Amino acid sequence: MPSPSDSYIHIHHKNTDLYSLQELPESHTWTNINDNTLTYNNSEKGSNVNVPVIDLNDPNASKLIGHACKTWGVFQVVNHGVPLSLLDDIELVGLTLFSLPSQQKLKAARSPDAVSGYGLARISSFFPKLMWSEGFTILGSPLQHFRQLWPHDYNKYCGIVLQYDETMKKLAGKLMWVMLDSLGITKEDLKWAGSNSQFNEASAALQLNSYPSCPDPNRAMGLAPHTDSTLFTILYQNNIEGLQVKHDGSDGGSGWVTVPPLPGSLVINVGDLLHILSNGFYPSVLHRALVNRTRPRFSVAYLYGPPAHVEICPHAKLVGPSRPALYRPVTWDEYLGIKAKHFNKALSYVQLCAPSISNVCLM
Ligand SMILES: O=C(O)CCC(=O)C(=O)O
Ligand SMILES: [Fe+2]
Repeated sequence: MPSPSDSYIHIHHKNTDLYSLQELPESHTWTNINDNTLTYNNSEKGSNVNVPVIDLNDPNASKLIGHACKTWGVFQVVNHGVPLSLLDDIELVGLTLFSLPSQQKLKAARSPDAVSGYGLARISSFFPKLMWSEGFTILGSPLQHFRQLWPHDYNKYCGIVLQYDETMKKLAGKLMWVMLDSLGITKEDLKWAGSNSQFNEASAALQLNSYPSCPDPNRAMGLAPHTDSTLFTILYQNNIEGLQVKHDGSDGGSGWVTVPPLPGSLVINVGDLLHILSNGFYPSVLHRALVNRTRPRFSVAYLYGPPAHVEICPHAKLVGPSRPALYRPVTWDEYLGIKAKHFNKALSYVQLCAPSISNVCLM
């Protein structure tokens, strides 16, 4: 992942211990959270409003994933090959970390201009209200921070994180090819997949998220609406619902749809860089996390991106006279800089043409 200086703006950590509050403070009170919520497990006039669940071993996986990326920008994957014990292990790291006393966690606080460490959601600076969550970002080795958190046990927790990272990297490489295949892009068509076409040089970060139970969940926001600045994200959520994606309904309106936790499944969501690479065919999905009154929620996002030197642009195979390139080339580093300034408008800052008027270039 990119250099620290281009990460999200750091804001001072307000040391609010969410675990001890009996009432929602004004600083954390949001309005209109429950507007536009569609229900899942519901089919309206034959059109299914469930986020697709795809078996990675299905012979049709590529086609199904392509359809899911085009219509939803998100899907859940089962039979992904990641051992359930590893998902349990990473959850244990997160739960152990977030249940440390505040002063201990603050020893590993994300410092100004850094990406790694403990703190508020990195998107907090774009919103007037604070979110009901805390996070821990890992870029590279967590050793330094883990030593501060656990002077004795850091090796054990480091080992789990490294193993999780390695396993996700393999799965991400596999998913990358399935997604590219679904776009008609073959190994010969992509220059930057590296030796054995395994995306060994790909960059990634891990984001651990904790959402304590909340005294007033209908007016609190776990993680505010955003798209990820990744190629795609692999998300493990514990068995507590909270993740929602914005989806266009059959009536032309759009609303929030819950992504129900399925034990052992992983959520894959399209990020802004795959949106660009696919020339807008696979839209990055707006998503958010809600909280609840009784059950603490935990998630871990594997944020997957291209090697640092690679410029992502609409692939030549997806560009033609009837659909010119919609975006200019951009590295992950540069894109994160744009996102840090313009947040959810970032894509429009690298846009060349408007998709709806595809022949009219704006720049
Ligand atoms: O906790 C979740 O379900 C979502 C987390 C997320 O969107 C992120 O870390 O970018
Ligand atoms: Fe996200």
